This record gives sequence, structure tokens and C-alpha cells, in this order.
Amino acid sequence: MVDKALTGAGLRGQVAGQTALCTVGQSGSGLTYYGYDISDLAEVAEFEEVAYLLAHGELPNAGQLAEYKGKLKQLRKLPQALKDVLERIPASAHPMDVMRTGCSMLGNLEMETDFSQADGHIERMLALFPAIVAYWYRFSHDGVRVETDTDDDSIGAHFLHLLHDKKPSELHEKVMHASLILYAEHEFNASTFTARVCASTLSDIHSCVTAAIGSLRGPLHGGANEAAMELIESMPNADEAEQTLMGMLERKEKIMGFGHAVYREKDPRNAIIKAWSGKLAAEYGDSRLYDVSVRCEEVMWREKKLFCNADFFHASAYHFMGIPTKLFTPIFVMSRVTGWTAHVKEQRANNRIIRPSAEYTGPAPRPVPPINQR
Ligand SMILES: CC(=O)SCCNC(=O)CCNC(=O)[C@H](O)C(C)(C)COP(=O)(O)OP(=O)(O)OC[C@H]1O[C@@H](n2cnc3c(N)ncnc32)[C@H](O)[C@@H]1OP(=O)(O)O
Ligand SMILES: O=C([O-])CC(=O)C(=O)O
Repeated sequence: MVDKALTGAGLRGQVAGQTALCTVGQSGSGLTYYGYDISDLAEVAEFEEVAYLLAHGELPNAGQLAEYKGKLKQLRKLPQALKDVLERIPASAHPMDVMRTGCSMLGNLEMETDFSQADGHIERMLALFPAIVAYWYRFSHDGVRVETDTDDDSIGAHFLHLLHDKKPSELHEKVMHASLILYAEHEFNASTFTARVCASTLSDIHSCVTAAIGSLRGPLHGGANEAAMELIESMPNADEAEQTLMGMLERKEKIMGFGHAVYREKDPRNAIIKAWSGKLAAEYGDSRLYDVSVRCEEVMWREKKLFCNADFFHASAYHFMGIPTKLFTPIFVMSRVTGWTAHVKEQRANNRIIRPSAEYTGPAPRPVPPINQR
């Protein structure tokens, strides 16, 4: 077996470029966006403030925020041609594939032909992603064609409104703000790196985001929140959760929602979403999934010194808000599009095509034998 550390597998720890957007794992656990600590942002800011910060490099003042939110609200109407495509995608499809197709189709309808227009396309994606997945979900599951240009104050509330056919409670809207802030940006993670590689070829913004959605979909990355839900849902109580986990660890199975490629002590996003999950459990009136999750966290730390990453407590939190499991990772997309596109702009501003080298491990040069001698 090849030693992963010696071969540089996964490019772990290697600097692959520069960014001014975000620090991950400074002192083992910190996370900042443009110098602002994630805990402070999640405590006091709305998601739209963070989206603006990532797009413009500074937090908005009250007037700028109102204008930005107003603009995003105006962009919520789906083009008919996009609705037609969404209506043809079966209910059995994975919503991440719907997001990928939706983003790609949008690129056909509203093509980026000039990089100086990037901000407009970014705002359109940010405004439209909740509508894309909710329109498909409600049409394919409930036979309803939802009107997506609602007047909800925030992106999180807009999504929950379209999904549940009613405006969300104040608590649920607040949790969505926090959740979308936590997921917005994370330096050179796999999906963002994908977006930057695509951007480095001078491709268009919809191609960069479509590629990033494909990378986020996997269970080792964004798909872990969905996989974590499947795990905790299968656990009837905390004691049985402990038994199940011990068995999985013995069989050397991966436990989704734990561990991280960069953080070594903790993921700073976990404590924040865990606290919201606890509050939601109390409101929901059934704390089983929360208790099971807390026990999983204890066992994983005790047995393996593995901690919950951003995804683990997102599973129970989203469930308590009535969000179907399959829609968990698309919410990540609605948020991370801000980070992806900020990186695309940063890459474009100082571009060189990303093209690393490989160490060759194949056969020595040899002649091609005639076909009848192979
Ligand atoms: C928002 C996000 O994308 S956060 C990440 C979401 N992904 C997940 O939750 C999936 C589960 N976690 C994992 O697969 C990994 O921890 C990753 C992909 C996040 C990071 O991978 P790596 O950087 O390779 O992990 P790392 O080098 O710290 O792993 C060290 C050891 O711990 C093990 N390990 C790491 N995470 C886990 C886990 N969740 N369950 C069981 N064992 C684990 C690894 O298998 C490895 O053991 P080995 O050396 O015997 O192979
Ligand atoms: O940074 C990573 O590798 C994964 C992650 O936590 C994220 O993208 O939010």
C-alpha cells in the first residue's frame, strides 16, 4: 500500500495559491471571512450581509444592505425555459443533480459573455438557486407550480416559504441565516478548488459553479450532511447509537459528519449549529435525534479524537425545520455559491492556468505490439 503522506495524496497541506477571502484552521480551529470571525458573523449578521461581504470585500452599511436585498428579491422569477427543464426532471432524481442541471441551463439562457458582468450573474444565481430546487421539488412531488417571486425578506425564508407553502417562523428564519453564513466560504475546499480550476481556463461563471456543485455533491464533502441524517435516523436512542458507532469503528467504516482535512482540534462551525439544533429540538418537542447526535459526538471523540464537522448537527437542525433529507446539500449550494464565485473573481483577477504535475508510476517505454501478438 502506498503511503498517502509520502505521495502528497489529496494535496494535503500544500499551498496551491493565495486568497484574501478566508482563513481556515488557524491555531487548529479558527475561521474568518475577510478577517471577521465566523462566530461573530453568525451571531449578529444576516446571510445577505455575508454574501455582500464575500462579493465586495466589506460588510454593507444599512443602505447598501437594503439595496442589495431589494435587488436579490427582484431576481427570483424563474425563466419559463428553465421551468420547462425542471418539470422534466423526475421526482426520483437527486436534488443536487437538479441544482447542477438548473445552474447549467441558466448558463444557456443568460450566458456570461463578458467577465465585467460577473456580479450580475452571481446575484442572479444567489437569488435563483432556492427557486430552482424548490420549483422542481414541489412540481415533481406535489404536482404544484410554485410562484417563486415571493417578497420574503431573506434567501433562507424564501426557500422555506416555497418548500412549505407558508412563511417560516422567526426562529427558523434565524437558523437559516446562521446556517447559510456557516456554509458560505471555506478557502480551498474541494468544490471551491474545482471552481478555481475551471475559472483558471477562463471559462464562464456558470461552468465554474456547475463544476463546483458536482464536487460538493459527494459524501466526503457537502453530501455528508445527508449521510449523517441517514445515520442518526437509524438510531432509536443514545445507547443504541453508541453500540452502532462502536461496531462501525471496529469495522473501520467512515462516520459521515466527523473529521476534517484541515482542522485538527475542532470545526468552529459545529458549536454554533449544535446550539441551534438544541433550540430547535426543544421547539420540535422530541429530542431523540439531538440526544443521539450528542452521544455520537461523545463516542467519536472518546474513541478516535474525531470531532463533528459543520455537517453533523446540520442534519438534525434541518430535520427539525421540516426539510426533507434530500434537500440538505442543495441548501449548502445556496450558501456556498457566494464563496465559489468570490474565488472565481479572485482567480480571474490574477490568473494563471492551474496545471500541476504528476509523478509517473506507469510502465517503462515499450514498443506497441502488432494486434495479433497481444
Ligand atoms: C463541509 C465539509 O465538507 S466537512 C467534511 C464532510 N465530510 C465528512 O464528514 C465525511 C467523513 N469524514 C472524512 O471522510 C474525512 O475526515 C475527510 C474527508 C473530511 C478528511 O479526510 P482526510 O484529510 O483524509 O482525513 P485525515 O487525514 O484526518 O484522516 C486520518 C484518519 O482518520 C480516519 N478518519 C477520518 N475521518 C473519519 C471518519 N469520519 N470516520 C472514521 N474514520 C475517519 C481516516 O480514515 C484516517 O485513517 P487512516 O489513516 O487509517 O486512513
Ligand atoms: O474545507 C474543507 O475541506 C471542507 C469544508 O469544511 C467546507 O468546504 O466547508
